[in-house]
Amino acid sequence: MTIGTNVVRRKENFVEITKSYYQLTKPRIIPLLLITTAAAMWMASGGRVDPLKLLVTLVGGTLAAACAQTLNCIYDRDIDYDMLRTRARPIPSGRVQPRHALIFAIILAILSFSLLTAFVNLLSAILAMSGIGFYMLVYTHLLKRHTTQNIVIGGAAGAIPPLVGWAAVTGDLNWAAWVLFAIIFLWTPPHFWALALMIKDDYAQANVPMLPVVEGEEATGRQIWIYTLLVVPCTLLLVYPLGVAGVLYACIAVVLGGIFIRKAWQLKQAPFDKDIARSLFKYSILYLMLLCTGMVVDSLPMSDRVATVAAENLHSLLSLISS
Ligand code: HEM
Ligand SMILES: CC(C)=CCC/C(C)=C/CC/C(C)=C/COP(=O)(O)OP(=O)(O)O
Repeated sequence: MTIGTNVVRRKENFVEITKSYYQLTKPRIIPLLLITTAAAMWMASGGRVDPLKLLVTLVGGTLAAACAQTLNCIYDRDIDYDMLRTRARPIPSGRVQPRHALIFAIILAILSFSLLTAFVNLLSAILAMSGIGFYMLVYTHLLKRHTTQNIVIGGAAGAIPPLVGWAAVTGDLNWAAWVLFAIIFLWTPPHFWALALMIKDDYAQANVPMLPVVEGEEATGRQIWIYTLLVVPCTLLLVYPLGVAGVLYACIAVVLGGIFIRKAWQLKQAPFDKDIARSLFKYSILYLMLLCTGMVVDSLPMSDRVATVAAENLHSLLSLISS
């Protein structure tokens, strides 16, 4: 074997290892977590967010979320092996040793805590660490394998990122921050149960008591419907009584919420239809993304003018979106 071949092999190995550690962090979920953090920062600062603080908070948040996901991959390696969707993950497929993953997770946590403490504030750092703790201890360890309410209570972990964002700007948490928390908290059941309806058999095979496995499709459809009916009015609390968002955000929240409710209703009527479940799951992601974008746009100084134009064209906007 030539020296050249050795160098190429080593390079390929390095790329493979890097890819495996990247996959441990479940990177596809992190951008939306960051969008909720950024939206909270924008709202908390009244549209005048410090770009450097935004960047550092998002990097700190990314490191914390990556740590949480890596720890989850270590803890859940047995059930990840049992499920088709997760079998190829780095630990069940044998590409990363659990103890190496643990070292990686510890490094991520230390980096996140240090960065947030040094350049943002202690409260945001503590909140990020509590997100990791809650996700691991409450969701992954205590609830995931034991109750159908796992993602309802455990979902609180995913609702912590906007608290991190709010705390990063103001140094404390007020009612608006807790409403942002409540929005993600109530959004999680429709988001996840729609997916769980699609991959129910996988969860059944791994003995994970997700709602569709234990109580069936109809009960899940009803629960999704209830949480969707709760989340939409909750998004409007930011407008009234809190007054931290304006007319433009209200219009966006009503339109997006109306579509969310319509899709949840369709699923309630046909809970066995996997296409409708898929459509709701995908929409849940788009919904949160656009709602957060709405919060950002609304907080910008020119939003009053945009609100007037939007109100004038609301009717054509509605027919465009629903077509
Ligand atoms: C306990 C709460 C939650 C559970 C159990 C859950 C579960 C899941 C699962 C199992 C997937 C499929 C992932 C895959 O196969 O790769 C998924 C996808 C996704 N989740 Fe969640 N989720 C939760 C909360 C959240 C939160 C809070 C966010 C962000 C705010 C989020 C954002 C996403 C996104 C963006 C995807 C799509 C990833 C892709 O493009 O494949 N999830 N979720
Ligand atoms: C501030 C901070 C760091 C908060 C933590 C936020 C966080 C990591 C939320 C993750 C939510 C999520 C995608 C859960 C899926 O877990 P699962 O184990 O059910 O998914 P799986 O079946 O794909 O393994």
